[in-house]
Amino acid sequence: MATAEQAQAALTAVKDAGSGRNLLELGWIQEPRLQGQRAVIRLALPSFAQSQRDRIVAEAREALLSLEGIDDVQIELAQPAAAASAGAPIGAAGHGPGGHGQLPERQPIPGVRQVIAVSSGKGGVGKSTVAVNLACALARTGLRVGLLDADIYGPNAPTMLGVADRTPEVRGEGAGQVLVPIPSCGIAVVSMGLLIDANQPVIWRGPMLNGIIRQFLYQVDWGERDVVVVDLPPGTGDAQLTLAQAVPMAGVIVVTTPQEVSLADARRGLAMFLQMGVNVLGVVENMSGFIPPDAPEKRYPIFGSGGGARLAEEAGVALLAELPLEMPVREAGDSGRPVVIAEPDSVTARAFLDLAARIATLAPVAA
Ligand SMILES: Nc1ncnc2c1ncn2[C@@H]1O[C@H](COP(=O)(O)OP(=O)(O)OP(=O)(O)O)[C@@H](O)[C@H]1O
Repeated sequence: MATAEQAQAALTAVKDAGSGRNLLELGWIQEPRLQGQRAVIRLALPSFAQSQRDRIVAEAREALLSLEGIDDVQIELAQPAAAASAGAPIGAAGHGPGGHGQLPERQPIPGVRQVIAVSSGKGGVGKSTVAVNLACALARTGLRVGLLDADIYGPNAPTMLGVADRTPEVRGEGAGQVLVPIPSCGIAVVSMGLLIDANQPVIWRGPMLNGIIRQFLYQVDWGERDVVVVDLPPGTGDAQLTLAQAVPMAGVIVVTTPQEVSLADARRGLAMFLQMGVNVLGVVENMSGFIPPDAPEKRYPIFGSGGGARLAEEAGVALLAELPLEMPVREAGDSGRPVVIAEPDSVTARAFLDLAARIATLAPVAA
């Protein structure tokens, strides 16, 4: 006779088509109960995943019927909701703040008008560089900007903004405690890099990471912000899911280099956001062409060319910018003064300012 553990193990084969993650882990299937020869599960799919319902029901049924001694499967369907249960612990869908079987709505951050996330499929393509410079460029247009560095595994924003040695103040008592962002280059910054020893590797389990990101969203004294830019870790993991499920966003920017390996991963990330009902503002191609310092009129397409445009066209989204590979960008990043501040007349800084103007139109933050 099958046990509840075996039923749970069988259900791990049922996956979300977008993220590839299993539904127990996502909290979309509640832990199965076995009642004699019958297995009972509760399915709580967020509205963006309703199109997968028939397949999921069929696969869950098949997985459970394959167990010894089970000849009946009962699947209870919870009411669809606008967003999935971001705050619920793994495997506890249906018990979030929305009540039994109800998944909570995405919660805006008090005082914050817009949230824009910067993502990439692959690491090292310049996602943090784009997030930091975009935030500074938006601030230069007069907006009140926050930067949430949610790249928990490799938080680079504090170094790029010259605040790596600062420790944020904590205000308030008990459950009302809030973290006070560090000001730098005209923006308010929060990062795991400000809370941990930079030399310690960070090994987070999914549920912990979920909680940390939610704390960064809601337990930070953001004050009044026209926009908070979120620097996500690369890939399609817990941080992306948590953010997409927790907070309403103006949209996501997908950063890629023109290289095929970077594009393939970016394509996956982009598809995941679209499938989750998150608006994709467009693609930023970084490292488009190398500008040699001794021949600034030249461009060398070290990583190929045209990849960002292809990706944008395939997905039906805008190509927002093509940023060159330029020494001042790397130097500025290492020195703690982003290129839009340190070298505002450089080709890349001007491209960032154009990008910020474009983003301000696409996501009208000053509305
Ligand atoms: N356009 C550019 N020109 C020159 N150097 C760049 C450019 N974009 C990024 N870099 C440099 O490349 C390195 C990686 O950039 P960055 O940290 O922004 O990438 P990432 O995608 O955020 O990486 P991770 O996956 O670690 O989060 C940094 O040293 C940065 O200064």
